[in-house]
Amino acid sequence: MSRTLVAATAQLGPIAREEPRSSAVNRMIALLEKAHRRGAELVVFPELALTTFFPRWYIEDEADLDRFFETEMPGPETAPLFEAARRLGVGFYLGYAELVREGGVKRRFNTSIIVNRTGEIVGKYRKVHLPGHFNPEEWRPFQHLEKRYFEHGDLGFPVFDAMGGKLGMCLCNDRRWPETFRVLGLRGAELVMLGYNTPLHYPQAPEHDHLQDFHNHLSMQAGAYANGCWVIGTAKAGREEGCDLIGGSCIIAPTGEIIARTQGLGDEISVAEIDLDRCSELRKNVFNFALHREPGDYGPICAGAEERAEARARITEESRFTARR
Ligand SMILES: NC(=O)N[C@@H](C(=O)O)c1ccc(O)cc1
Repeated sequence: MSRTLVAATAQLGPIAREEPRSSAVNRMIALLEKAHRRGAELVVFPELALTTFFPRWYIEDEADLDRFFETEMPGPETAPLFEAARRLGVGFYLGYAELVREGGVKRRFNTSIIVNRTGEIVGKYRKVHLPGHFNPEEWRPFQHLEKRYFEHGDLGFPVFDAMGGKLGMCLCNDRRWPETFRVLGLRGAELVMLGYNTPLHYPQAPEHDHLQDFHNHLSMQAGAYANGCWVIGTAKAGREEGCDLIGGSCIIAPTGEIIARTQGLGDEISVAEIDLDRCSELRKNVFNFALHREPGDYGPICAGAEERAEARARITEESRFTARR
């Protein structure tokens, strides 16, 4: 059986705060159709692809916040995307805000899924590295309240057998952490898909603003190379509600080379054929984990997990949006 797959990164331009789901979904279906015409079997959409990047605002009213979340997937507004995928026989990765009710508790996650060619959800991931801050900070030109609105993902970094290969996922800030790719690599991921919303302006260190595109590609290319896997990273790009988001969506080979990328900051696809067997060029040689990896010397990497969990529990306790009701 062939181990090649034609894949597309499907970048979205800005989504307005009041833009309905149906509009975002229609834009994604148009990209799916375009990618299909170019032979794509798998399409990667951005993080929080159905709405504007709402963590940029401090939203006090819980009903206002809830509007950005999906309580079912697919729901009535997202079903057309699943139907299009089934009709075209194209699988996809999608990022969205997930709201689940568990025993009277509302839980919110920054989530992504893999949907196969027959429109079934075959994998789910919940964002582990949540950037930003918990309380609103007035000095910022825009907020980044992911720590407030989302719980730490509770699914770890799973790898799924889908589309003829081993597929892993992560979301935005996760890509900056080598541990993300390493855990997926250790589990045998051959392709890691991720979506991102990355502001051009970094308020804590504005002297890094000109490095945002560089750091984006640096992280993903290093992750691909050091783990011998393909990476597809997809932006929500452009000026969204006055906040500039970087583009640079791309497909990266296990050698770390970018082999396809978008050029602008709007809705755009870029397509490439990816041969999953190329992972062995790295994994059987320089990054043959069984032969060359030295986990006995990596102890500090995993130390501190309990303290971190306690600190996180304290913060979750403070959150009015995840409080028991
Ligand atoms: N959606 C995200 O995870 N975005 C983060 C990232 O790109 O790493 C990010 C970038 C800049 C910030 O000031 C805060 C967070």
